[in-house]
Order: sequence, then C-alpha cells, then structure tokens
Amino acid sequence: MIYELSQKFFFEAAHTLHRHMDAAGSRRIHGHTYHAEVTLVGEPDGSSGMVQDLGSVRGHIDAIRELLDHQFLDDVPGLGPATLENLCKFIFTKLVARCPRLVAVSVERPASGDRCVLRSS
Ligand SMILES: Nc1nc2c(c(=O)[nH]1)N=C([C@H](O)[C@H](O)COP(=O)(O)OP(=O)(O)OP(=O)(O)O)CN2
Ligand SMILES: [Zn+2]
Repeated sequence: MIYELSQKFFFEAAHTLHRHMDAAGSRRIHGHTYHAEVTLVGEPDGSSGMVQDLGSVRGHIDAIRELLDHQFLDDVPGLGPATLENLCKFIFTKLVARCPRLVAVSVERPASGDRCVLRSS
C-alpha cells in the first residue's frame, strides 16, 4: 500500500510581475497571502511506522518559509519571476533534497482562487 503524507504552510510576501495584461497593476509592488502544501508518498518504515517524521518535514519547511515569508520575492535568489509556477519549483527543489519522497508541491492564493500544482511525475 502507498501512503500519502502532506503538510500545509502559508507565507505572506510582496512582488512585482511583468505581464502583457493588467500590466500597470502587476508592475506595482503588491502583496499576496500564499498557501502551500507539500506531499510525500511511500510506505511507512516498519519500526517507526512513518513515511517520514512530520516533525522533520516541518523543520525543513520552516527553513524554506524563512526565505519567502515577509520577503520581496523579486529579490529572492533563484526564484525568478514570482509566479505560482516558480514558487512551486523553488519549494520543490529545496525540499526534495531533504525529503526524497516528495512528489508534489502546490501553491495557492486563496483570495483570488489561483493555484498551481507541481508533480514530480
Ligand atoms: N500563470 C500565472 N499567471 C499569473 C500569475 C501566476 O503566478 N501564474 N500571477 C499573477 C499575479 O501575481 C497577479 O498579482 C494576479 O493578478 P490578477 O489575476 O490580474 O489579479 P488582480 O491583480 O486583479 O488581483 P490580485 O489582488 O493581485 O489577486 C498574474 N498571472
Ligand atoms: Zn501578484
């Protein structure tokens, strides 16, 4: 059997975005509340009963959250244009190094209903 383990977190951040539509508003500095979810899959280890200890997942998420929460996303090294897509990739790339069973990252802006999901396969 395969188990799916997930954890949610949120961060608040500002950014600008260069785009063809609604260009002026997006180019101005503005902010969003982002809700993210990470998902691991696997079978629990026989002795621990865990796919991965959620405490360790939370610790690794906290380190990534520090890079994003209350930051100006345009200045975050390695992120690129601060889109939902790039936020998913940024979180995935950093977290998979610590959580090898990571298979998906989603980032959502609940206020607008926008959401992106990045899956490894
Ligand atoms: N594929 C994507 N498209 C857009 C993204 C994105 O991350 N991926 N992001 C944005 C913007 O960040 C933007 O602020 C949202 O713009 P818009 O949908 O026009 O919403 P409003 O400006 O009307 O209102 P908000 O308060 O900013 O939600 C755009 N596209
Ligand atoms: Zn925006």
